[in-house]
Amino acid sequence: MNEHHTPPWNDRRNVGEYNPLVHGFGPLGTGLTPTVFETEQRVFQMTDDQPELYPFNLDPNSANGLGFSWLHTTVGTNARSTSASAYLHPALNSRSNLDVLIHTQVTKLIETETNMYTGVQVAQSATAKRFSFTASKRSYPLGWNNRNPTATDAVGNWAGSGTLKSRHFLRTRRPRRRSQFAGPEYFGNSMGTLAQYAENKTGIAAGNTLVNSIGFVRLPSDSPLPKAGDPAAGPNAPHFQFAWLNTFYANDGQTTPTTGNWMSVSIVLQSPTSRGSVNLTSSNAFDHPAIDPAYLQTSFDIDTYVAAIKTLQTLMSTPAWDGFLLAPFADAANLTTDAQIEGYVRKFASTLKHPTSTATISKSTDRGGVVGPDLLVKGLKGLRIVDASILPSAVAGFPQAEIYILAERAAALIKSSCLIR
Ligand SMILES: Cc1cc2nc3c(=O)[nH]c(=O)nc-3n(C[C@H](O)[C@H](O)[C@H](O)COP(=O)(O)OP(=O)(O)OC[C@H]3O[C@@H](n4cnc5c(N)ncnc54)[C@H](O)[C@@H]3O)c2cc1C
Repeated sequence: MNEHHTPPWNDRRNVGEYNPLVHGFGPLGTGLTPTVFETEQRVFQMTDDQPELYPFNLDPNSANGLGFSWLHTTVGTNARSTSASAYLHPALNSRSNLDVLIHTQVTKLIETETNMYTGVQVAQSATAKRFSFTASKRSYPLGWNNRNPTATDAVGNWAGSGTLKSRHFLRTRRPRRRSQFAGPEYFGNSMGTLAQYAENKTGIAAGNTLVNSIGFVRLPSDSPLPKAGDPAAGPNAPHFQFAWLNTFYANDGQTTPTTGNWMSVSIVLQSPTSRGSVNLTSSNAFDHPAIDPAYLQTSFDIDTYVAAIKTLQTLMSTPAWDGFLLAPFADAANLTTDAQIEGYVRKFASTLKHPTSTATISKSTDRGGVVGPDLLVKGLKGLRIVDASILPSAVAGFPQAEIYILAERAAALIKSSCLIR
């Protein structure tokens, strides 16, 4: 496992809020909130009141993703835990054969033998001088430099992402729609909060204050599914997600009110069937590709949103929320018919910034897909892809954990193929 559970700065006990058996001993710190808000209390009151309808799930990181849970985030005791803090900084401190070139982009992959790519050309801007790096040591099947890998390693870890491919499909990244309901404001004096954090790394800014409770939900069992079958990963995988936010979260085109107390609920599609595309706009690696996310192109995606909003309306009307909510905000107040809900979704849905699947992995024997199980680009030698683009489909949840595990696996494959000890 790539992470370990970390108690929050105030040592708030998390007993009964997560399952230690599904967490590990890896370098990333993950944890639960140091500060419990009334919003969370209401969510879990709801699971206590009506467990058949709204089941509590001790830990969605287990094999069962369904139900309502406390949200684990990649926050250590009092600060964000990242790939830089957990992996890169320790390696930079302890290894003499690792350098990172910042503000440096791969502009070309160099074919060193027929179908073998063990070199890269890099530059710091479109007009800057080009430099080339070639791996000086390689072992079957991968060209990789572990003796003097400085720049090659740094660049090699980045190379081969979708930006350099001519055309891939982009899975829709869970467009996000948020409903606003009036309720108490908890964030308080944000300058005071930030000053406290700057002073001694405590306070509500020393943890995840935005979202602490989350729900993963399936469509009703009699809902129509696409002809190709249920796009969810399995019977314990959700179709949509709710996350409760202790703030007003403005959608595109909305202005945050300057008075009042607010909470928001985000609804995230978890098994979208719309597919976008990425196309190169030129042969210059510094030109951005044309990305068409093609959100909400299928009736299944729209129908799932409509079902999710109706579920949310029912859920927020349960006794657990009595006395807490005054009214929905603006456009969210007039969502009665399916057509009104669809109009609202089309107006306000936006991205959660989880694009994946532009260069998907598949079996070695499959003609489709870009990389095989060894992460090597099919038909080529020396070129692996290690990023979210290889995921076969959008992740029902958040992609970060899967990408860390993918990177751990890639590191093991590369080490074993280079016989690094
Ligand atoms: C604002 C925001 C919030 C998010 N929040 C969450 C969250 O809470 N939880 C979660 O699970 N996920 C979250 N995500 C998604 C998550 O960050 C991504 O899914 C994840 O970072 C993808 O990892 P990756 O390694 O595939 O790509 P990246 O992390 O994007 O890494 C790709 C790297 O390759 C470099 N690169 C690209 N092309 C070249 C080139 N030609 N030469 C050299 N370098 C190159 C890029 O500069 C970049 O550093 C969020 C994303 C955003 C933008």
